[in-house]
Amino acid sequence: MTGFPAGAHRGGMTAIPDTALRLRDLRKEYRMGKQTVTALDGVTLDLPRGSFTAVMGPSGSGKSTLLHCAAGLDRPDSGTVELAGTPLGGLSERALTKLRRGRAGFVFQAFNLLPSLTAAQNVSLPLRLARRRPALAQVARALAAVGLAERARHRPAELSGGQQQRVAVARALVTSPDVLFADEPTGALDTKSSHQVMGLLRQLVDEHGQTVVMVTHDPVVAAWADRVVFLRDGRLAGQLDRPTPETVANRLAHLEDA
Ligand SMILES: Nc1ncnc2c1ncn2[C@@H]1O[C@H](COP(=O)(O)OP(=O)(O)OP(=O)(O)O)[C@@H](O)[C@H]1O
Repeated sequence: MTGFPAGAHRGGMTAIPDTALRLRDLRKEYRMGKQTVTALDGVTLDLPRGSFTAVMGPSGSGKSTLLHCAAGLDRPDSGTVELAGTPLGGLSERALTKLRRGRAGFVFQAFNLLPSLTAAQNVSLPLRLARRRPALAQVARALAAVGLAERARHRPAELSGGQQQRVAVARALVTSPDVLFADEPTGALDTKSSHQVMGLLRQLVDEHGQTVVMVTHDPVVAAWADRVVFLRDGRLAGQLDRPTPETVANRLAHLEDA
C-alpha cells in the first residue's frame, strides 16, 4: 500500500501542528419556536495527529453536532475550532468551504457515491471540487490503498456495500486530509464488511499517521479506536483509552442509565 501522509500536499514550508483538531468550549443551541435545545454545552477536546477517536453517547447527546462543528460543516454559537492550526471561526463561508475541501475528508453511513460515476470518477471528485487537477496516479493510489485497484471502472451498483464504503474512504483520502471525519461509517454494513472497513481505518492511522474521528453507536466498532470519548447532554462525560467492546458497552450502559 502506497503512502498517504496526512496533509502531505502542503509541503514542508509550514510546521504541521501536533494537534490535528483543537476544540475549545464549543456551544451550540437550536431554537425551535419557543423551545431551545442545547446540543453542545461546552465541549473541549484535542485530537492528536495520527490518533483514532470514537465519539459515543445516547441518542441526542450531541455527537453529530460535534462532528459537524469540528469539520466546519456547521458553526458553533461560541467556542473555537482549529483544524491543523487554522481557526475556522473567522473564515467566510467561501474560505471555510475551501479549507474543508482541502483538509477534511468525510465518510458517511450512506456512502453518498454518485451512482452514474465509476469508482475512480467518484474518488477524483474532491480533487475536482478543490480545483486540483485529478492525477490518475493519485486516484489509483487511493483505490489501491483501500484494496480496490481492480474495481476502478465499476459503478457503485456493481460493488458490495463494504466495497462502496471503501470507495468512499478512498474518496475521503484522495486530498490527503488532516482529519478524516466518519459519521456511523459502518451503520449500513454487515459484520464482515464492517470489520473490513474498520481494519482499513485502523491501518490508515497506524501506517500513515492519518487522524480519524468517528461517531458510532456500536461498541465493537468503537473498540477499533485508540480512545472513546463519551457525550451526554452536550457535554463530555468521560473517556476510555484502549477500549474493548466490553468496556465500551459497560460505560455506555451506565451513561444511558444515569
Ligand atoms: N437542525 C436541528 N434543529 C433542531 N434541533 C436539532 C438540530 N440538529 C440537532 N438538534 C437537536 O440537538 C440535540 C443533539 O443532536 P445530535 O444530532 O447532535 O445528537 P446525536 O448524539 O448525534 O444523536 P443520534 O445518536 O440520535 O444521531 C438533539 O436534541 C437534537 O434533537
